[in-house]
Amino acid sequence: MDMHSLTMPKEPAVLRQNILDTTAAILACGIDPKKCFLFRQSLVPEHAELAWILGCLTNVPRLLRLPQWKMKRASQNSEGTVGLLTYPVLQAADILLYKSTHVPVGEDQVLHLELAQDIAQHFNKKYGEFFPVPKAILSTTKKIKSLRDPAVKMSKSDPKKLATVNIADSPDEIVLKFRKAVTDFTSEVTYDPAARPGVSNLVSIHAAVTGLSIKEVLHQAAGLDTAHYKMVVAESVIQKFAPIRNEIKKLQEDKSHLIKVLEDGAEKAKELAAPIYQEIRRLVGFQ
Ligand SMILES: Nc1ncnc2c1ncn2[C@@H]1O[C@H](COP(=O)(O)OC(=O)[C@@H](N)Cc2c[nH]c3ccccc23)[C@@H](O)[C@H]1O
Repeated sequence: MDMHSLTMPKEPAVLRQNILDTTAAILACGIDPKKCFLFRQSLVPEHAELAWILGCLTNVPRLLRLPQWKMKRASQNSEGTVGLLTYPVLQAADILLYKSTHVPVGEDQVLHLELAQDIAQHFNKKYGEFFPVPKAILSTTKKIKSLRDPAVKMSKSDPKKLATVNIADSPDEIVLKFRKAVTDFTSEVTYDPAARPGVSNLVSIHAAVTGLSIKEVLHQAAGLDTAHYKMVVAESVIQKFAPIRNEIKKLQEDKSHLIKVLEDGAEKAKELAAPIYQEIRRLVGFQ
């Protein structure tokens, strides 16, 4: 999502490198470009073109109410750019351009998905039934919390260095982040997200990386105090990420392979998007 990424200011060289690193990370996690289309948003210009059409169906107050606008605008310490405000409309275009029916997202994206649903319905009402109304698919790990403040989500853009575990972090960094994770004054390990958000977040992460249920994980944690349990969770995260981290390093060495994956993906995405976008052009009266 390189176009979305531009809403937070970046040096061109940094963006260029981020694109390759993200591609390497996605591939290393097991996304198989033979089974899916992995591509760069800006290589399929229909995303931006559809976003314009959808933006003409979206009320400004609806966008001003979205929490992401309020939060990111505040963190940018500025009045906020047009790109940041209309970011969710571009996201709706990403979804609707392929007539998507289901979108796997975390809980933080549910409001953005509701906007995409409203836009699809608005379009259908104005121009005739065309877009399916997309549904969110939430995983069991729908909201991992910050390790520094379990009241907020873990986020890649969090300025607090110890709040977020990155997939390419070294084992030492992972241990440090979990050791410093904010919990509470009860030493027993229990799962109660409302009353004990910090320790419950550790339990969720443990379950996510081991593939065990919350009940199984709690069984394993029986008798441990939170300080020891933090190290158990850190170890399970290290185990899960180690092969991914190695694969990322390997993939990063072959820049031309990464570029080729993205270009091939864009070709396939364009084939899928072009006829749908042509039909949209006809429906709105461009043709
Ligand atoms: N702490 C967390 N716990 C659980 N899930 C989380 C957590 N943080 C992030 N996620 C989910 O990860 C995906 C990518 O997050 P992004 O913030 O990059 O996600 C974003 O910034 C989007 N605007 C990217 C995007 C662009 N176009 C789209 C079209 C459909 C879906 C998504 C997009 C998301 O599913 C997000 O919900």
